[in-house]
Amino acid sequence: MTAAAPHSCGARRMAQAIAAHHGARFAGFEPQPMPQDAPEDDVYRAALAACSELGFIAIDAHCIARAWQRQSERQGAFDPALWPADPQDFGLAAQGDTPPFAPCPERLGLYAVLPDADWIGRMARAGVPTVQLRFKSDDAAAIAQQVRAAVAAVQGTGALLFINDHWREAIAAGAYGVHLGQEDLDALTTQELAELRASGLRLGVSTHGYAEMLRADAARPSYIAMGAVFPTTLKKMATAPQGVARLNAYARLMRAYPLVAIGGIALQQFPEVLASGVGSIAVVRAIVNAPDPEAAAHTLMQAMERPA
Ligand SMILES: Cc1ncc(COP(=O)(O)OP(=O)(O)O)c(N)n1
Ligand SMILES: Cc1ncsc1CCOP(=O)(O)O
Ligand SMILES: [Mg+2]
Repeated sequence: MTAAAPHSCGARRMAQAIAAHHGARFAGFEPQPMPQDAPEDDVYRAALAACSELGFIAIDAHCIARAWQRQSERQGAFDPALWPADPQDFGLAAQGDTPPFAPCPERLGLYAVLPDADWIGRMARAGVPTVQLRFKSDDAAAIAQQVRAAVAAVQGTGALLFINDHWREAIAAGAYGVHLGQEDLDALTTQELAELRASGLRLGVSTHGYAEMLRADAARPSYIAMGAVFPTTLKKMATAPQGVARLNAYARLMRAYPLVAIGGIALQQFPEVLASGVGSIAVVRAIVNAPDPEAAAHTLMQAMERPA
């Protein structure tokens, strides 16, 4: 251990034990500085130091450290081999009176994220089970028109249509659901979130690590998206590609939700991504940039069905 200072001698040994058990699996990330604001608890400080060294950003390292402390208290002993994955140790599934969003299928299958309503129609007719309109524009009239056209385009196809960002237009047009990022969620007032929930539309939420998964859980969404798993050129990401080892850990923790993996996923990566236990893989370029998008969608749908 180099970057982090776990405080006491006991905490230092515990941090080394965590790194010895999990260092190889989570290798490849830039070590992060040890956060200064750690409570005086040996397990917490050891896990915080080890996770910082393993490259988890401070807010995520704190989540894991807190969970490791709770796990140790619950079990009556510190176990460096046991990476926390019990929802109760993270304070999940304890949302009191918050009602859940309407449910969606556990396995959303191939999930095509598409730039306009024409693409939505094409992929829905090609049999893609889940599609998202990700129409980026400041033109309110164009947005409303695209959302309405996308809803019309999936009629009779069986495809489930999520609308990215534009939740009011999605409600007005009668879409199946809405996909929101963390910033989109933060921008909603409590009343607006309640209005969206009461509409009966499903809600999917983007997450990029532990802290964001806990934030998403507080809204009790219909599904949770996790990424970017691999590097993507489509969107500037605030966090490093998470890789499949972290995806595995995230999927274990969030197993109560339908899960979607996204970011830089092409046909070759489908087996290792599916092995994490997610029920859906979302792609943009693997379809939109393919020479024959319908054929690409069919190949990807077949890959979704193959046992990992
Ligand atoms: C399935 C799925 N996952 C993640 C995203 C990203 O959403 P968001 O964080 O809101 O970013 P933008 O797509 O709005 O740029 C997504 N669209 N779909
Ligand atoms: C919208 C989005 N959110 C996280 S990664 C991403 C883009 C995924 O695109 P691609 O599948 O082409 O990498
Ligand atoms: Mg968004």
